[in-house]
Amino acid sequence: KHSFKMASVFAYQSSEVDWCEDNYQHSDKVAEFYNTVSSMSFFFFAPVMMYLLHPYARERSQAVHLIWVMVMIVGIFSAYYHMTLSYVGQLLDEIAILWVLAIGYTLWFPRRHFPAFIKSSRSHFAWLVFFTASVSTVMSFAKPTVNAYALNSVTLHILYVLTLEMRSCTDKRIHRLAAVTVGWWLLAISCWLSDRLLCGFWKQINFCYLHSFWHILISIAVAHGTTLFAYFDAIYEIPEAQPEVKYWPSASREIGLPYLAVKNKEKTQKCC
Ligand SMILES: CCCCCCCC/C=C\CCCCCCCC(=O)N[C@@H](CO)[C@H](O)/C=C/CCCCCCCCCCCCC
Ligand SMILES: [Ca+2]
Ligand SMILES: [Zn+2]
Repeated sequence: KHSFKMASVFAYQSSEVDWCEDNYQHSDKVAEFYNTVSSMSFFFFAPVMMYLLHPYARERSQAVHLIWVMVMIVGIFSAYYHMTLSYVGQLLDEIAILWVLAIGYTLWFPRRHFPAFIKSSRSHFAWLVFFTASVSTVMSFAKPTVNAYALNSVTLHILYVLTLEMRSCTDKRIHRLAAVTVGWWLLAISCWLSDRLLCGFWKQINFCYLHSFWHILISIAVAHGTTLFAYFDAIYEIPEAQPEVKYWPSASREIGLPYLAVKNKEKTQKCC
């Protein structure tokens, strides 16, 4: 009996949640084909961002790379989850997202908005985040269906912090980047909610792929959002590196993927 229970948490469709896409349309091993394939978008963006952020990570912290390694792990779990729609798949996906957020907060949450009792120690703040994420990890087993909503609510807090930062920022290009970031996120979250709540409608018109769009759109939004927070953080923490937002692949125009460029310290030292 016990071993049966162990097996069932891995079983196909043991998760309470089933996304709008029809199951087993392309293979009887893959429950949601398009949702599984589109999880690969995390695998496209993460290595590109890792490469582009190399100079920034060197100046600031190698933990910047950890974010993108974690995003790739999210990609693996997300693909596994949509392939199986299993309980374990769902929890792995959600818990991995929670810990990417935790690392993001530890790295980039602006010091001046730390809670008062933390003073301004980032390592104390890291402990607070670690504690909160650990408690949330344990709690996530209680009601897995609410986890995704809870994670999406964290984004609302990120948007709030972003608003605070934008108030004291006068750079027009950063304001534009913030608007573009929020735009991508709005598109992403509309797809996620619509897939969740209006599936009946999308089924009627035979278009139930919105969750796949979410995967791609949220990857883009995360790449933009991390650039913004990396920028604010660099302005406070490594101003001597002269942080500047650049775009890839077109360096001159403000289109494409944004990333944080920094001046190479050694180079500046040599020439001065
Ligand atoms: C001080 C702020 C620091 C910001 C750090 C941001 C670090 C990046 C964090 C997360 C990467 C998230 C990757 C999303 C994976 C989605 C996988 C997925 O589709 N899962 C679904 C099930 O298949 C599940 O239902 C989704 C749950 C909700 C996920 C919420 C993700 C939040 C993303 C945060 C985006 C920030 C963008 C900035 C917006 C202004
Ligand atoms: Ca489905
Ligand atoms: Zn998904």
